[in-house]
Amino acid sequence: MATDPEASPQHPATHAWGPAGDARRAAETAGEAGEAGVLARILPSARPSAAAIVPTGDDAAVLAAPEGRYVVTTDLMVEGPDFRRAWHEPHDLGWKACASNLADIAAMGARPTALVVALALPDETPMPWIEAFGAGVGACLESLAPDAGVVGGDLSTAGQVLVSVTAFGDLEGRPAVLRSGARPGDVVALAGDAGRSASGLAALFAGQVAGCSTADGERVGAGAPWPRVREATPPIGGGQRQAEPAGTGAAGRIVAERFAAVLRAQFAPSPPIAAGATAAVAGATAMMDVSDGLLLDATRLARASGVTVELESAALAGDVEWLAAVPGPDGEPIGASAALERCLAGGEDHALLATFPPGAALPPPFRRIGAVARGATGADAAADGTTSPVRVDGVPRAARGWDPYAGR
Ligand SMILES: Nc1ncnc2c1ncn2[C@@H]1O[C@H](COP(=O)(O)OP(=O)(O)OP(=O)(O)O)[C@@H](O)[C@H]1O
Ligand SMILES: Cc1ncc(C[n+]2csc(CCOP(=O)(O)O)c2C)c(N)n1
Ligand SMILES: [Mg+2]
Repeated sequence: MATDPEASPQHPATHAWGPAGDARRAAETAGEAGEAGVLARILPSARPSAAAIVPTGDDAAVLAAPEGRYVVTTDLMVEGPDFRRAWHEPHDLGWKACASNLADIAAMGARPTALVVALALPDETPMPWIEAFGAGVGACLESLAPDAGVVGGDLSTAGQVLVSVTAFGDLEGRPAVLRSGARPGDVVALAGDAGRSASGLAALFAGQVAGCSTADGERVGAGAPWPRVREATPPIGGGQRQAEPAGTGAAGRIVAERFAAVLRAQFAPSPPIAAGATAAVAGATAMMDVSDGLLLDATRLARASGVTVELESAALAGDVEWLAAVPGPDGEPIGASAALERCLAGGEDHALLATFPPGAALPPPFRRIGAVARGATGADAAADGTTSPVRVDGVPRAARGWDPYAGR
């Protein structure tokens, strides 16, 4: 029988994954609770989807697809290469798994409607960890896609945590915005941040974050200890895991704020999901989310469209200036040149990269970062034979960014 979402207590605003409440319940693990027990504890907090005709609880959900098409995407996050349970709080992890999928739906110009959430968990996973994960999914939906909800999922057991989220979206009658639609003369625009999440990740690997340090940043994957159970729900993105003391006075405050912001970007990114549909309405010719880095993802868009993407570093000056004050491993600001590299090659901010026809008014929060030019003709190839379809200030740039198999 389908569960009645109306009867369920919905997405509590805060959620403790610590020893708050009954100590016995808090100490319970997935192995002790069993599948039915885990479901009984996480389903009540699953945000219902307005598009669900049959919600979670049956063999499959039934979703409305009002116009005969729907958008679907999936994203797998594996403990080790994609996150560490010693770094990423469960609430943040649920948020991030949700946000990265919503960004792919938004990047098609669609409005997210529903998620399917599959989890593989070690038997010794504390129940409050699982509940906090579910609450993170709900909090992300509430903040970034309030119409969307969870319509199903699956549970299994594994030696490490695996999170697989599938998301659905509604094009509301519009054509989808593909990667392949950019035309010479179009404006290149970005909505969202660049380089922030990668800066948070760099700080984690460098051991700059109290409570997250793994000495020299050695890989901690399967078998990592569950982090200490916390007293209260940490705020999204960082929680009690803070920067090392960053000095005093106004300058120190800015450094501390920026440090907290880059960690927040890594732990719980907030891409501008509604901007995807807005961009489509405003006539975006091509769009994608920047998951692996601006250079790499712009290369994909340029290749799909058969064009050259000309990025202007001056248009990224605001992002670079903001990021330049973030402290590196020596405690000193990383500076403008490292900041520009992070803006160009850093992944996981899930900003929306889009192209618009010349003269189109860019819908906020999109801002111009460059222009589309003709594709390489052969005469454009550099002396060494490289023919990158992405240039920064006129210089062809290699497609730097995240590759899961290269681990960078
Ligand atoms: N195992 C697979 N089988 C079929 N298609 C796949 C598979 N893995 C990836 N794809 C497809 O390849 C394309 C590129 O995938 P990729 O994960 O790089 O980008 P993406 O879907 O935009 O995700 P993200 O934004 O999270 O990086 C997508 O269209 C994706 O659906
Ligand atoms: C522990 C740890 N190591 C490395 C990373 C970096 N990382 C993982 S996935 C990804 C890009 C998006 O992936 P996809 O394209 O599969 O959605 C990046 C940049 C991380 N977050 N945590
Ligand atoms: Mg994508």
